[in-house]
Amino acid sequence: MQRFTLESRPIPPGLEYQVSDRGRNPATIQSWCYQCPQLRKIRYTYIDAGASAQILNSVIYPSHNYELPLLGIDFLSFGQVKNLIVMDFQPLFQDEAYLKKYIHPLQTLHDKYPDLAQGLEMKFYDANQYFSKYLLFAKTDAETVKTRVFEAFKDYLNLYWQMLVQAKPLSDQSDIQRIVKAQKDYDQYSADRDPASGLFSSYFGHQWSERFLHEFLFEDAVPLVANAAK
Ligand SMILES: C=CC1=C(C)/C(=C/c2[nH]c(/C=C3N=C(/C=C4\NC(=O)C(C)=C4C=C)C(C)=C\3CCC(=O)O)c(CCC(=O)O)c2C)NC1=O
Repeated sequence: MQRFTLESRPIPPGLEYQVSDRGRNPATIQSWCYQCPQLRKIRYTYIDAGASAQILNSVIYPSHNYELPLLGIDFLSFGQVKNLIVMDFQPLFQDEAYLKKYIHPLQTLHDKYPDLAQGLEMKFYDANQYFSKYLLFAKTDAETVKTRVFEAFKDYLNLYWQMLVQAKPLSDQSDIQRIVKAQKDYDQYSADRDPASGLFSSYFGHQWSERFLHEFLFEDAVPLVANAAK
């Protein structure tokens, strides 16, 4: 808010807030979404299911005239014991030149948080697509969450702002179209593999979950059923 001229970006009716009483504890899911000239979609979702689950999920999409990675955040805590921390500059491309420019600057930060960079194996996603080798990915204890995660979050966010300030906007239409497609591909990939859809469904029902996934979280993805029908 201090750094950018943010305005609200609309969230489709019924998706910004939902309450569930299906689980062991009542659960709420709430989302916020903003935009500014440099960042076309800044979204945050908070799931509060009391002691059962505390989740913060966020993605920042740069405007299409910036080739910058997306900033992806997924902090999950289940039953106060299983704490999963994921934070990354999510690359749109994997070629050497791109990685050198946008991912290599992360290395110092990554090396500063060895306790959060555990090199865990991914089950849902392909670690070589839309993730960088300097992601923070850890299963950790509550103490580390309190003492280390907020520091790491601030560091990653600050570097992201710095990178954005230094970035040169694209002006060539074909370069911009390449970013449009890459961000859309990211939405498709993420919607197809989202590990949270089961969790959303169990709390808020299948129909609501599908809407949330395709009309808010990854709105530029085409639902699998629509793809299959083609
Ligand atoms: C509100 C939306 C939303 C929620 C609540 C969500 C939750 C979510 N993310 C998960 C894993 C994960 N989540 C991520 C990473 C990300 N995930 C992201 O949405 C982003 C932006 C990143 C990037 C940093 C990774 C890497 C895993 C582990 C998945 C794997 O093992 O393949 C899991 C599985 C946890 C488990 O192993 O039991 C859930 C339930 N994902 C969502 O999209």
